[in-house]
Amino acid sequence: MTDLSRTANNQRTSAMPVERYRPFVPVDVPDRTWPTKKLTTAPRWLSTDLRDGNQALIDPMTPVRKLEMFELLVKMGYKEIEVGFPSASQIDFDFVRQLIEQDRIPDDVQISVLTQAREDLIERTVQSLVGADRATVHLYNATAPLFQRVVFGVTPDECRSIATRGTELVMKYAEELVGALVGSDAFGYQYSPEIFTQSDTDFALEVCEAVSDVWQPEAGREIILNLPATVEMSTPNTYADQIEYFARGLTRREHSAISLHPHNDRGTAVAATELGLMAGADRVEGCLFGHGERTGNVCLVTLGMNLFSQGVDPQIDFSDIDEVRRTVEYCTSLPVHPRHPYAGDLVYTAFSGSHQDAIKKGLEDLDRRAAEQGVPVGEMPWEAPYLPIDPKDVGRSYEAVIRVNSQSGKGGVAYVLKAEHKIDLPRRAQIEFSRVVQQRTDAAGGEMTPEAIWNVFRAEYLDQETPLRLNSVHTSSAAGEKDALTVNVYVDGELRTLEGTGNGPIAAFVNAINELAQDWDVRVLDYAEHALSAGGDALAAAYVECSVRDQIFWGVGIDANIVTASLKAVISAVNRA
Ligand SMILES: CC(=O)SCCNC(=O)CCNC(=O)[C@H](O)C(C)(C)COP(=O)(O)OP(=O)(O)OC[C@H]1O[C@@H](n2cnc3c(N)ncnc32)[C@H](O)[C@@H]1OP(=O)(O)O
Ligand SMILES: CC(C)C(=O)C(=O)O
Ligand SMILES: [Mg+2]
Repeated sequence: MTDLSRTANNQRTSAMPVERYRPFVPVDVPDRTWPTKKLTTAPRWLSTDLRDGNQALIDPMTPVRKLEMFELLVKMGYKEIEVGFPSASQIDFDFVRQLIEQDRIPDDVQISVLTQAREDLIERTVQSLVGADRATVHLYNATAPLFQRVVFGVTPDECRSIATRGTELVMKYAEELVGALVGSDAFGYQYSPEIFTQSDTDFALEVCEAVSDVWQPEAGREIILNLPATVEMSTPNTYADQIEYFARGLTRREHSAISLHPHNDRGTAVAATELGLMAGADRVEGCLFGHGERTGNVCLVTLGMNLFSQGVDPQIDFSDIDEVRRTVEYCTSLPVHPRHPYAGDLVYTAFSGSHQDAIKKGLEDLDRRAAEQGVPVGEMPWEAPYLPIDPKDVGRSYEAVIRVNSQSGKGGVAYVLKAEHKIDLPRRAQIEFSRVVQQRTDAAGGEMTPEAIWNVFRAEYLDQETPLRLNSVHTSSAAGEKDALTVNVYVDGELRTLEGTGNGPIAAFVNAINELAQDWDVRVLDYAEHALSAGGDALAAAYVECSVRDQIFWGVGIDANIVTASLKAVISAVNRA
């Protein structure tokens, strides 16, 4: 029998106080339908970078930075933008006023503002919207038992009343202060049972129904019911179950937008959002690069790009992702992680040899198939090993895709030479040169830049001048005869004239060299050449695999004349030997 004991779990019980924690109890939805649903269209997006994102910054954004963030969001295509918590501070209030008074809100963009369900705050919040062409007021109160008991000291009935009374007050102050907007979609209303994930789902639904009873949604007067994972509590499927359960129980569904507002406490906000959308939600709130309270709001960049990578238009423009990243880093004073999906510095970069090899082959395959089909490579359906999207589609270039360090192999080194210098090394030459590079990276550690790789390549193959350096070449051949060759070569610095004949100029040259020094015993094993550039003054590269004193060496020659390039390649191999 097979002895499994060596593969069994031999981990030890940790010393952590695990007994202090209890598993999350999910809502029971045995006939859930979301697992088989597919995401085929973009949801409505709301960016809360200027509110949830901003309230969680070490240094909240200055008005100048807020404006820059707002303009970025508009440019990217967000049509719903939560611009602040106007009752929280004069800065937030003034920013909303600035947007309105300076007419900075495009006609198709709906700003929204958040408030607690407190009368003075509601009045101030609606006050901030005077003069707006369209806007949404977003009211919240926590519905979780812990918050009812500890934070508010209320019963469930009183908790529901906070929400309904708050809604009435929003309507009252809206009538009084921005009456012209009321009664149309220009004045939107959003309610959030904060801490939805820790609330009893039936109770959250009951409060939302009571709020809807007050607001009376109908055609042209929707209500947004936003169901926040204020704190992410469990695996993403439990959030999806809560959303499906809520959506099934909701009356007036056709006039209600179900919105998700996931935070990332367990690191699964993106997954929870995607499953929540499959479970029937219409709308998503989040922040660029996952800024926001504690571990952040769900990342809108990842969500949008995940759709894009499946052939679903996110309806948001990520085509210059570095510009988006730079602006957000400037506005928030927080760096984006180098491994952030889609936008991190390193996410389209392969260091390891087998990845580089596969990517190089994949890109060459795409180029070849595009040429065969006569279409630009940018129009080919994307398919490349290890790269879920084409970096060029988000404004990244291939130059940075493959970077070389001690983990790299021949594919990466060859890719850099080809991409940067059009040197297309034959396979065995790639193996030889990558060993040379590996010796350097092993010795020096760290990354080897394309410039450093080129310098090593030059020193190894192109710049060695002893014992041989080519000075001039003269060949002659007549039909049916062997090639005759006369070359002037510096041999250890002394100019000599060598003569040889053979089947072709390379063979003639090798014969001449073997005359010069018989113990070198030079033999040519393989040969390849290609043009390096087009046009009259084009350069050619020649690669020669030689046996010299029974050891194998590759040589490389570059010249405008292909015969001269080949002879230089032979000399390169001999000099390396
Ligand atoms: C999950 C979220 O992200 S929710 C959004 C959170 N964002 C923010 O809070 C940022 C902006 N907020 C602020 O700057 C401040 O809270 C202010 C200026 C709005 C209000 O400040 P203060 O009046 O000092 O009150 P404070 O913030 O301490 O609020 C606590 C009080 O509000 C009550 N409260 C809290 N949330 C709500 C709510 N949603 N609805 C009604 N009352 C609420 C609390 O029960 C507490 O009441 P108590 O003083 O009677 O015990
Ligand atoms: C105000 C609400 C929507 C919120 O930010 C949260 O619950 O996380
Ligand atoms: Mg939040």
